[in-house]
Amino acid sequence: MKIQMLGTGSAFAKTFNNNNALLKIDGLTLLVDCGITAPKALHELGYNFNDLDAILLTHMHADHIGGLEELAFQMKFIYKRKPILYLADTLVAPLWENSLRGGLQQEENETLEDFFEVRPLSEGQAQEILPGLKLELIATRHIPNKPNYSLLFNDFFYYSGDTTFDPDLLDSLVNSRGVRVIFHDCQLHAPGVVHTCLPQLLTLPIAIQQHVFLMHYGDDQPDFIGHTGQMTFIEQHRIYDLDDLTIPEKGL
Ligand SMILES: O=c1ccn([C@@H]2O[C@@H]3COP(=O)(O)O[C@H]3[C@H]2O)c(=O)[nH]1
Ligand SMILES: [Zn+2]
Ligand SMILES: [Zn+2]
Repeated sequence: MKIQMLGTGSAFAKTFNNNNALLKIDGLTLLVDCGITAPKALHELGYNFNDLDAILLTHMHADHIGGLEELAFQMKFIYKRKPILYLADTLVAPLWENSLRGGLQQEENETLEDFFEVRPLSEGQAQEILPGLKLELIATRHIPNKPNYSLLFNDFFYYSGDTTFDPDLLDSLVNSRGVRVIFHDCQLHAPGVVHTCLPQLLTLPIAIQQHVFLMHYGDDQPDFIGHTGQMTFIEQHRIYDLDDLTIPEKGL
């Protein structure tokens, strides 16, 4: 299984694209989140929307769903097929009613299902979403009272999405569930009110930090290279083999 980040930036970053990913397994491609910058980022990497085998969403912010209107229109009018859309059951109604309906709906009775093959997921119930790719949604805290999810793929790869700091969850993932690779959002400056901030991540035990790769960071990320403990910044557009991601040895 390989991953290529379309972007590794925070919602307000301008030198990095939105934090969206391509997960590739056995020739199939899953788009994880589709933010405002995703259409252009896909194009720049040589992809079109028809190259995607499915789309998976973590939550409703524009840096994670803002590219879906263009994707839906291109799939309908250019490629003439409905893309598979995985999302938590709690997100289905808000995605249509509070976000996409305003732009996509042209006939009064049109719904999300007219544009996507919608596949709702239940939190905590792992299922195979593409051949060889198992996903479990883990509910995490981001914005109070709004549904938000982290992703656990094939029992070993944890993708935090946007989340506040949850060291107990990270401990249980690594020490009880055998997670080997953690892609974690990383707001570079404290306080981490709706995100996890770097000073919080630096309090993790070294044995956990060694599994952590940092994403969703701000434009001043270059200032922090070498100041992330045992954790490593993920670079956008670089392809990482998740089955063989060496844990970097760093001096303490
Ligand atoms: O209560 C709030 C809600 C939002 N925000 C900002 O808006 C951004 C929306 O996208 P994001 O979730 O990647 O990051 C969020 C933050 O940068 C915030 O600072 N406090
Ligand atoms: Zn975000
Ligand atoms: Zn968010």
